[in-house]
Amino acid sequence: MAKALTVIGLGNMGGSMVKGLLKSPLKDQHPLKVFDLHPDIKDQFAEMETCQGVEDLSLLGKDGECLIFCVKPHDLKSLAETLRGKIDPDCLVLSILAGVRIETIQEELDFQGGVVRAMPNIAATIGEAATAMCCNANCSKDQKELAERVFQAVGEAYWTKESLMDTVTGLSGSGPAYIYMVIEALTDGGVKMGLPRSLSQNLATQTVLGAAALVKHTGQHPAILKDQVTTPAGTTISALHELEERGLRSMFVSAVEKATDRSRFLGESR
Ligand SMILES: NC(=O)C1=CN([C@@H]2O[C@H](COP(=O)(O)OP(=O)(O)OC[C@H]3O[C@@H](n4cnc5c(N)ncnc54)[C@H](OP(=O)(O)O)[C@@H]3O)[C@@H](O)[C@H]2O)C=CC1
Ligand SMILES: O=C(O)[C@@H]1CCC=N1
Repeated sequence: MAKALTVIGLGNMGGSMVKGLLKSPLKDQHPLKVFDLHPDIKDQFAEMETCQGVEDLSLLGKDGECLIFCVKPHDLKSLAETLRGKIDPDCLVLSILAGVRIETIQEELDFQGGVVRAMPNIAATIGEAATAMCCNANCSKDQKELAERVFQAVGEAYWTKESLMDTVTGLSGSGPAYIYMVIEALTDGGVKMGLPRSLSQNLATQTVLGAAALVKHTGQHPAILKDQVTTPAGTTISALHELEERGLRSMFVSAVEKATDRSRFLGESR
């Protein structure tokens, strides 16, 4: 029998993972189960109709299933209390909790089986997440493959070492929020200069999407693509001068640094 995937915590990110998984072929290969402290939350998502709602957490962790932890970092303790010592060693625990180290998860659960720590992002909802993951030495080849398939079902997934996971969190885990601010600000700029808001937002959104797609499609350094937009004595260079003067690059570098530090703090303050 195919191993069940059970998403625990159906908030912003757990909900995003479930929606993304339900749109992927994985939903036909593995039973998808869900659990949240608020069982009603499942009913708010029409697309979760086909998922089995779990009523008793302590019955989980059997038959080699994969438990996907999507609760807030400070809720791990209470979740782990219920599951402590009850997860069969052939199960896979997959955690997306910011900052929380594999060692902590093992200790809290008293679990010596396979653990994968992953950091996806909210674009999992539409299969466009960027995920990095790492695992403990107890993870089997099959379990690593399963984790890969879960995150590839909701976007792109890369293996890395655990020491880089806080930085991944600061870059791509939190990153969608930075880009939403950029889209919102560009839209406001258009509105300030006279565009109707809906047209301005559509143009701003497609500009971000198109620019990102071009970097990905060509594989070129963004600076080369930037130079292609920048006509001598044209409009773009005037804007770039303003952005440089106001420290845009430095702001983004610092944003990633601050979020990385915060992720480290979340891991240490347990
Ligand atoms: N939001 C994002 O974009 C991303 C978040 N993450 C990580 O995902 C995790 C969840 O974040 P997010 O979705 O934003 O948080 P949310 O608060 O939106 O969702 C967490 C959900 O889990 C519920 N919950 C709390 N304790 C338990 C429990 N013991 N058993 C089952 N459900 C429980 C919460 O209920 P209640 O509201 O009552 O607490 C809530 O419904 C975090 O650890 C975060 O670091 C990772 C990548 C991106
Ligand atoms: O803000 C947070 O802590 C979570 C982790 C990455 C994105 N959201």
